Amino acid sequence: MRILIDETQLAAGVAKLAREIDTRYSDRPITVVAVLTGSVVLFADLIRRLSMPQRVGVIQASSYRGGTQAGELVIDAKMLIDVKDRDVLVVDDIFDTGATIAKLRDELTAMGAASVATAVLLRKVREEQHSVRPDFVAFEIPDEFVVGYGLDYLDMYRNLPYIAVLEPEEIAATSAQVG
Ligand SMILES: O=P(O)(O)OC[C@H]1O[C@H](OP(=O)(O)OP(=O)(O)O)[C@H](O)[C@@H]1O
Ligand code: HPA
Repeated sequence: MRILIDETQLAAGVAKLAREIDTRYSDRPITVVAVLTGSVVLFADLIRRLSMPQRVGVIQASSYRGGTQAGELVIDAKMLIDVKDRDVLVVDDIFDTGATIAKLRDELTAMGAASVATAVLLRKVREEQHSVRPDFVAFEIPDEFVVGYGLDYLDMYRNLPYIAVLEPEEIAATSAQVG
């Protein structure tokens, strides 16, 4: 595994993200929504650094079941708190194809949110990507499959305290072990 962003760099990136979000909203209350499952580690670190009053909710979005390529995107909002007329900030770990963020923006807008902004730890720089862009990004990364700090392969590696590139042979070995 090749470490791409270490713990110290991650802490600095999350602090930068929080400063930018604080600057944007100032003291305005927001409803901050974690995109399950990948955002949980970032979310816990980020919300404790934000200064405005916050309501906290969760929504599930899943499309990489069992692989490194996106499949059908399924959104489950059963556990989400009311977002009508609220300023919503969606927090996710990574913007890859952008499909997840694009669909969540549309769905939360359709639910009557007053505004929807999006914050991600990582934005992959790749050819094919949704034109909708996240409002806040901590790091841009190359087009490689990464794990750690919430990001998984087959639900493994979310606990790693850094972001690492999972090499093709490690992807194969993990599949053989847990797949
Ligand atoms: O920009 P995209 O190509 O849509 O990819 C980004 C999404 O993919 C991952 O979720 P995943 O579907 O793997 O579910 P998980 O959070 O449960 O791991 C990640 O957490 C983002 O939500
Ligand atoms: O690079 C990635 N790693 C883990 N999960 C992901 N979901 C989209 N891209 C990625």
